Amino acid sequence: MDRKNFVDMDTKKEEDASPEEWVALCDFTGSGSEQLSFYTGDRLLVLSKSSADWWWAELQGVTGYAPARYLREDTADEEEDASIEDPWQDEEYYGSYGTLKLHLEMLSDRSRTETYRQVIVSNSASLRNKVVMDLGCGTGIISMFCAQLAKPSAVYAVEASSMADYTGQLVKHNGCEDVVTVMKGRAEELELPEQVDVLVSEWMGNCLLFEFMVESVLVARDRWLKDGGVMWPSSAALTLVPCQARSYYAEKMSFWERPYGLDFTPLQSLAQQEFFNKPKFSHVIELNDCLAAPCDVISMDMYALQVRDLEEMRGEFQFSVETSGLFHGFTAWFSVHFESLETGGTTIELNTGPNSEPTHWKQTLFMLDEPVSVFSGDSITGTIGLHRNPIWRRHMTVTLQWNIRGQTEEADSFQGGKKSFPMWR
Ligand SMILES: NC(=[NH2+])NCCC[C@H]1O[C@@H](n2cnc3c(N)ncnc32)[C@H](O)[C@@H]1O
Repeated sequence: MDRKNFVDMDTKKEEDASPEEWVALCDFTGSGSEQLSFYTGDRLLVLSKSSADWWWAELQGVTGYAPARYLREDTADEEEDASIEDPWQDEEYYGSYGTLKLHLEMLSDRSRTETYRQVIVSNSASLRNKVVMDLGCGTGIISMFCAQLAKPSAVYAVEASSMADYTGQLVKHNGCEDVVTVMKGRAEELELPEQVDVLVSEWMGNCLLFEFMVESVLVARDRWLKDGGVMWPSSAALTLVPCQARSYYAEKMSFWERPYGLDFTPLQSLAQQEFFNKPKFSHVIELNDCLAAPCDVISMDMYALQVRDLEEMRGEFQFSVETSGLFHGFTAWFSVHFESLETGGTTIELNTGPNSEPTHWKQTLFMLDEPVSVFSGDSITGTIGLHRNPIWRRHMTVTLQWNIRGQTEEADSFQGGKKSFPMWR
């Protein structure tokens, strides 16, 4: 009798379970031959739910892995099903900002908070009698800086979460109520009493755009900012660098080589999917992990940027490898700039990169499936694409495409790759 060396009831259930039909929530472009590509509305036959994130499925005769988060069950009543999803996940989003955890993290970030204070101080004279909107004011810290360090005629502190109830108390408790008016609600829906001279907001998410709060800032700009009014931040940039990540690779991948004297390498493909197929937020890159000089790959002018531009942001890069080493992946971070209210005044920068004071955003690491040895003089060229999720409006997928050209090799021989990283759906 061929004794099976295990009886896995799940697999048994799976073998018994008949394939189920699932519907694609939005387009997906698979990377590599193992992943399916499909369009919104495609009906996939799910053959096995091999892991939480990736299912083995069939579409028009082709089989491959599909990301489970892009699929929904094919329910009979799709209208009812469609109404269930809250594409902005506002309940969860504003719920999280109704508690102190995130506000404590942001207020504890001295680099972030002091930069906004410095912007107010260095523009205090020009802020006299100006009207300010603080979009997403949270605890109201920026609004109270305005009231305490300058003399604006009015500050409208807009906050959609229940934190707004406390913000009103904080404003009164700090003697700012004659200047600062707290308005509870989403900026897209509120009626301000007047147009504003300055729209200030701290909207930046991981990898600059995650959460897509920037959309709210652009909508408010178009509706409430006077002609000639000032946006703070005035511009933003996403910076990228090819890097080593030896300790992260050792922790998540090499670990399986010899744990307690056993060989667990069959788990390494699972480890690659589970740990390297999504970006690593809150990564701290050491300067000597950078394999080349970082470069800005995407720039945003907050006066010209349109909401429709947020669907697809693209950038190109050309790195010249300065130090030989292992190319484990790319690290990204952002910087934002605050122009002076006075013509010719100094621009202030908040930079979240490894050359600046640490911030709570830290950096974002994108791991390749496998590291590649690179040598001083090699070039790494390619593109980065930020594709906003058409269904989950606070999410995006970052797609990196790269070619490595050795200095010594013939022109036509190069190593390249392409990989997509969902954040998070
Ligand atoms: N830098 C970030 N990633 N997040 C920090 C700012 C987020 C704050 O803005 C609030 N907020 C976000 N979007 C909005 C909006 N459209 N209207 C009002 N408040 C908002 C949110 O509730 C939170 O208190």
